[in-house]
This record gives sequence, structure tokens and C-alpha cells, in this order.
Amino acid sequence: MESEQRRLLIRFEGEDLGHGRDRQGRLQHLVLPGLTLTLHEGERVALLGQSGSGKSTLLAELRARLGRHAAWCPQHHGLVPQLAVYHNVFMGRLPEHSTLAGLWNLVRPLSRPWREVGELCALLGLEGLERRPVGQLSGGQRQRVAIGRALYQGRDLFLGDEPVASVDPHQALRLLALIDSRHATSVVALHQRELALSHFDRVWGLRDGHLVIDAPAATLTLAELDALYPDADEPAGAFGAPAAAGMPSPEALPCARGRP
Ligand SMILES: Nc1ncnc2c1ncn2[C@@H]1O[C@H](COP(=O)(O)OP(=O)(O)OP(=O)(O)O)[C@@H](O)[C@H]1O
Repeated sequence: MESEQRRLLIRFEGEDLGHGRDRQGRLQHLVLPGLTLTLHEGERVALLGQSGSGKSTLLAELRARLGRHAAWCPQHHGLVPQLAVYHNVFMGRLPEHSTLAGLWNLVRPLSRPWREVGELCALLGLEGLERRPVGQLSGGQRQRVAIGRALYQGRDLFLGDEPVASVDPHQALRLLALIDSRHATSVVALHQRELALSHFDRVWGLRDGHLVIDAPAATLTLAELDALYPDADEPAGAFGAPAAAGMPSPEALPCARGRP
């Protein structure tokens, strides 16, 4: 189905995104000036760009606009290390429960959420770890807990800020497939360019404060994605840095290719 026929979820038209506002409402730190893009229902978007290019800034704005429709998996996980895996995942639905139910469940897990979180943990390869404090897990296990908490929110749409940065390529694919199985629409920041091409419908690429790629993944090449990372000087690879030689200039980047 062409995205023209899909429901429009987000439209930015020449909008300035950044951080902090003065008394007149002007942005104090402009990151993405004049941003224009759309997000349609059913799209799976990979968000690429080197560190500091504005991925988190854009995700924060999407999150603010989508509100309770979006599940959120933050870059630094936002887990409570002293609490068990079960409690951290359960926190995904904390806003839906009364304070009393939430507190009671912290002391003595209720049977239904215990079962639901257990099923989710099994899918995430965390079975048997439900009672373990998150502070005692590996980086990859913590990342899966953070994904579990986002999945447990049960929203229509998934927003993730590098949710597969700490796992191996095989696990990254499995986790993205799990995210897809529960959300029709997703926007995922990541640095794995081959994964962006193989797994996602669409790529948004940020460079120098601008959206320089907004195109279907099927129309893009690895070299075009490599050009988003001008500071890198190693050969491209699935999880490596991009090639310096043969990079297309930013002007040659396919910003509007296939834009809906
Ligand atoms: N709260 C903030 N206040 C002011 N400036 C900020 C704030 N958060 C981020 N920035 C700045 O905005 C710019 C974009 O940062 P952002 O975190 O969006 O980049 P990113 O692409 O997500 O980077 P990374 O891949 O390292 O997470 C950077 O220059 C950063 O210093």
C-alpha cells in the first residue's frame, strides 16, 4: 500500500526543533531548523545520523506529539537498577494502574501481570531472570529489559532511541522482529546501516542539522548512508563505521526520493 493512502500521523512543515525556550517562546538551542517530514501509519522508519545530529531531539518531539499512542524505549534505558526485571517491565504500564495497585504489585506481584511479564521475558530471552535486580544484568540483558518495558506499554506505535545498540546483529534482528510483531508503525534510531536497509521501509538521515535522506530503504545504498557519517574513516560494515572513500557529497543525497 502506498503511504498516500495511509493515515497521516505526523507532519512537520518547516518547523524548528531544539531545546529550551526563552520567555518569548524562542528556541535557545536550535538543532533541526526548518524540518519538513511526514510519518504515516504502517511505516517502519530507521533514523540515522552521527552522534549529535539530532536523532534524540527528533524522537523527543515525535513522542511529545504522539503522546499515549507511542511506546517509548529511551537511549539510556531509564531502568531502576535496584528493582527486579519484573518490576522494571511492569513499570511500562504503571500509569494505567492506581497508585495503590502499583505499590501493592511492587511488594507482592499480582498473578496476571506476573504471567504477562513472564511471557514477554521468555520472548526476550530473559526467562528465569524476572526476580533478578537489573543492576546485576549485562548491558545486552538490560537493553532487552528496556525493550520489554516498552512492549509492555501495549501502544500502537514504537519509538526507540538506539534500542538495539548493545546486542549482537542476530539478536538485533530478533528484537526488531518482536517490536514489529506488536507495532504497525515504528521509528527507531540506530547506527547499523545495513540493518536500516534490510529491515526498515524508510530511512530518515540527519546531517548538519538537516534531514538529508527521506526515502524508501529499497531505493538507498550503503554508500549513501555512509555519507551521513563524515567523521568516520573506516570501511563500511554491518555494524562498523562507514567508508571514507567514494562517499557521495551531501548534495547528492536522496533527500526527497520517494517522499510521500
Ligand atoms: N537538553 C538539551 N539542551 C540543550 N541542548 C541539547 C539538549 N539535548 C541535546 N542537546 C544538543 O542537541 C544536539 C543534538 O543532540 P541529540 O541528542 O538529539 O543527538 P543524537 O543524534 O541523538 O546523538 P547521539 O547519537 O549521541 O545520541 C547536540 O548538539 C546536543 O548537544
